Amino acid sequence: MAALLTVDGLKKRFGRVTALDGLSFSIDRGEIYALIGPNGAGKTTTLRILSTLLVPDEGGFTIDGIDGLAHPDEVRSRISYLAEESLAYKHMTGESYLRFMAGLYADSITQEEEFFARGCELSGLGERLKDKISTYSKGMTRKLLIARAVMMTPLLAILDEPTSGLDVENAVQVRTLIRSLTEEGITVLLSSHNMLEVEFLARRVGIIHRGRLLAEGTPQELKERSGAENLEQVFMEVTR
Ligand SMILES: Nc1ncnc2c1ncn2[C@@H]1O[C@H](COP(=O)(O)OP(=O)(O)OP(=O)(O)O)[C@@H](O)[C@H]1O
Repeated sequence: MAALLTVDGLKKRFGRVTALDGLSFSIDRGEIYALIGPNGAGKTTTLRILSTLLVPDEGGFTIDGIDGLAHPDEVRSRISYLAEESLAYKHMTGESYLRFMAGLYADSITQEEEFFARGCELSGLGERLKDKISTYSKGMTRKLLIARAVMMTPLLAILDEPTSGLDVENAVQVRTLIRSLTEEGITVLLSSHNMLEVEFLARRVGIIHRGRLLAEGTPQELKERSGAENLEQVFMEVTR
């Protein structure tokens, strides 16, 4: 299977802090790949670079064969990014927000309608879409933002901690939605601190620590390799 994303030797420093120290990995088409690692490991920095929001000091990446540093616009049209602390336009209704975003990404009125209809359905918010986002719970806002991120069926959805801060019911709904994306040919790169979630969602996992990839494999392979019962144990051992 040809890789959709290849990441090659990314390095990034912020002043004296080395956030990424030669990070390389690749993601196959159609898979869900989870980046896990302790706080400050470099996950968000990686996702921001791949989303073309940040430029690395060294290294590079390709998405769908396109050089992300040389052609950021072409990469942008193939991806969507859900930031960890995304705040939607709170004064808008959910509906007007999705319509506004659909308009930004669509090439025609017909496509705008398609994106909008899909966004409304994916959000699962029903009649509440007519209410202002400022009245939404954290879970509702998150679902709206994820629907916005995937309504245009990107080749790659980059989701930074998609279920962080959600209660069990909302988290389950969001995970089910993420899993269904691969059936539509969307490849997913996500970061998470929830090992149960990672085992449920990810075909492969990359463990990152101090800006380097320390281990990679399917959850099963990682557990077998370190003789661990679960990913949490693998994580503790690898990052010790
Ligand atoms: N804009 C910035 N300015 C200065 N330092 C930064 C900046 N962004 C990230 N860093 C530093 O780079 C390192 C990696 O941060 P990053 O946010 O990528 O980690 P993370 O793995 O996403 O962490 P968390 O799990 O806590 O979200 C940290 O030491 C962080 O403080």
